[in-house]
Parts: sequence; structure tokens; C-alpha cells
Amino acid sequence: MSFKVQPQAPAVPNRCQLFGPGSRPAIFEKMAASAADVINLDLEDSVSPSDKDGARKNVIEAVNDIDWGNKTLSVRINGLDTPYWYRDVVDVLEQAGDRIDRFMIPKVGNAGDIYAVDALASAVEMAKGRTKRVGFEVIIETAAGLAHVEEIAAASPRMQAMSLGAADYAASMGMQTTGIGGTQENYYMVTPDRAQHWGDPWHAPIVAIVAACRTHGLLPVDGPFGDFSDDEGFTAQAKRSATLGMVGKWAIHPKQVALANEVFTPSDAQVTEAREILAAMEEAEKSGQGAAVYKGRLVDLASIRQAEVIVKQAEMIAG
Ligand SMILES: CC(C)(COP(=O)(O)OP(=O)(O)OC[C@H]1O[C@@H](n2cnc3c(N)ncnc32)[C@H](O)[C@@H]1OP(=O)(O)O)[C@@H](O)C(=O)NCCC(=O)NCCSC(=O)C[C@H](O)C(=O)O
Ligand SMILES: [Mg+2]
Repeated sequence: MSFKVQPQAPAVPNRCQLFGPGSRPAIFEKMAASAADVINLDLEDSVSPSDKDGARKNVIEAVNDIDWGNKTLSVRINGLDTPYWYRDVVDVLEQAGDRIDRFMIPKVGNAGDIYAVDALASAVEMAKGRTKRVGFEVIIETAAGLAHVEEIAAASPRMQAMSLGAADYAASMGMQTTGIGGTQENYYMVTPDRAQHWGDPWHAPIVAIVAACRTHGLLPVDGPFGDFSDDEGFTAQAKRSATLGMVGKWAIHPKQVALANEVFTPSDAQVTEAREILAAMEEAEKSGQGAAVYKGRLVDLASIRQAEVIVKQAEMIAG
């Protein structure tokens, strides 16, 4: 272990982030009533340019008026290459109450982008006497974002979470696909017996995001899965992300919420196994051993740390 201890990510459930366009206020109450841990009210790409001002007003009203329960409430602002983002920050922080928890900043390319939003948010918060500082979450969805993922993760104490935005990421990388997440038809290997074996084209950015987040104490989150008629595809993608260390996934349709919650809640069997490993190691330690055999396989001190990840995650979700 490095002398620098790995910081803990915020201890809040983040299994599913449900998105809804800010220009569609009719669904806001349904979003609030959903089982998603996080709500993302969108001012960016699901809102057409002619609707930006109206969507901002809707979102401010929704932050103030709707009972969001104990959910994390996040507003996705527009990108820093647009004329909209500064007004998103200023109007929301001037007019919305303290119920807002996070801004989601899309298409971040480097730490300077976070610095700019931080400076503007800080100025408005000071001017308005806001004592609750808004947190930040970002989307890694450009080549520059991926290249600078670690400096972005370390850019501000406001940073809480980081998501992979598969659609914009694919576009920015020049990937030959219009799919949003999941298996891509042409991304396969041919085995020696000529069978096709599909790989995961999102693996590399997911691992980079998880490493940056774990290094700097943020929550790593898998982004959208576009084909909301494909439950099996969504679940397979979510399971891969969970296996690689992500804590949750976006839902772009309400039917994806239960699927994400299922994958990102450790199952009873996983928790039981983790507790049994901890118990086996406790017994081993009592007899001066650093390693033991559990169900025919090696467990040692590293197994304690692995098992603790699952137990802590389950306890945090159970509240
Ligand atoms: C995708 C949708 C446009 C589908 O909407 P709709 O046609 O209304 O779907 P249904 O008829 O199947 O709806 C069934 C009921 O569910 C309600 N509903 C629909 N959407 C939501 C929602 N997001 N939250 C809560 N409830 C919702 C409907 O009102 C129906 O209710 P009822 O009539 O009472 O039964 C729509 O789901 C949608 O707009 N989704 C979100 C789109 C979005 O926010 N996109 C942005 C995030 S993805 C992205 O930006 C890409 C990323 O950045 C990247 O680069 O990868
Ligand atoms: Mg995007």
C-alpha cells in the first residue's frame, strides 16, 4: 500500500441515476416517485436549443417544489463550449433552494473546466450566502476527458462522482458505431476454431474512470444504455461495470431503474459469502495464520479487503 491512503468515496447510495429532460416537467413527479438513488434533471442534450430557457425555469421550480425524499438531486448543466452553461449555474444557484446536491458537468476535457465552474459557483454561493456548497459530478465522454481523467478527478473538493457517457465518447473517439453502450456488432475476435467472440469496447474507459475515482475518492458510474427495450443487454453491461468496480448506472427510461438497482445491490449470496470469508480469516488470525482455505480456495489478508467492499456496500445501501 502506498503511504498515501486511498480516500473513501462519498457514502451515499448511487446505484441508479434516472435522467429526464428539463423540458418535460410532466415526468418530474414520476422521477421523484421512482426507486432511483439519484435524479438527474437535464438541461443539456435532451433539451433542444429553443427550450433551454424554459427548461431551466422548470428545473428551478422542480428543485424548489417537488418532494425528492432522500434522493441525491443533480442538475446537468450545458457544456462549457455553449452559451448556456453560465446561466445554468447562476440561475440555479440564485433561484433554487438548498435541495440541490450536485451539478453534473458534461464533456469535461481537463481540470480547467472544473476550475471554471467551481469559480463561478463559488462566486454565486458567496453572493447569495449559500452555506451548502453544491457538489460536482462529471461525464467522461470525450477523447480529452479520457486523456485527462485523473486531473479531472482531482480538480476540486466539490467532485463526488464521474460517469462514462458512451454516446458522446463514441462520437469523440471516432468509433464506428451508433450504439449507446453494450455489445457492438463489429467488436469481436475470431477464435482458432473460427467462432466469433465479442469483446467489450467500453472496457478501457470504464477501467480508467474507476482507477481515477478510486484514487481520488469519487463514485465511478456507468452511463446510459440506449436500447431500453433490451433488458438483458442492459443487465449484462451493468454486471460488467459492477465487476470492474463501478457503483451504479444511468437509467434513461424508468424500466431500467429496477435493473440497475438489482445489479448494484450486493445479493444475499454475495454478502453471506463475504461474511463467511471474514469469519474464516478471523479464525485463521486467531491461530496466527495470514491465509486460510475457504471452500477449497485461498483466502488471505487481501480477501478481507475484498469481502469488506461487499459488506460495506450492502450496509450502506441498507442504511
Ligand atoms: C426515452 C423517453 C423519451 C421515452 O419516453 P416515453 O415515450 O414517454 O416512454 P414510455 O411511453 O415508455 O413511458 C412509460 C411511462 O414512464 C414515464 N416516463 C418516461 N420517461 C420517464 C423518465 N425519464 N422518468 C420517469 N418517468 C418517465 C412516461 O411518462 C410514462 O408514464 P405513464 O404514462 O404514467 O405510464 C424518455 O424516457 C426520456 O426522455 N428519457 C430520458 C432522456 C434523457 O434524459 N436523456 C439524456 C441522458 S442520456 C445522454 O445524454 C447521453 C450521454 O450524455 C452520452 O453521451 O452517452
Ligand atoms: Mg453526452
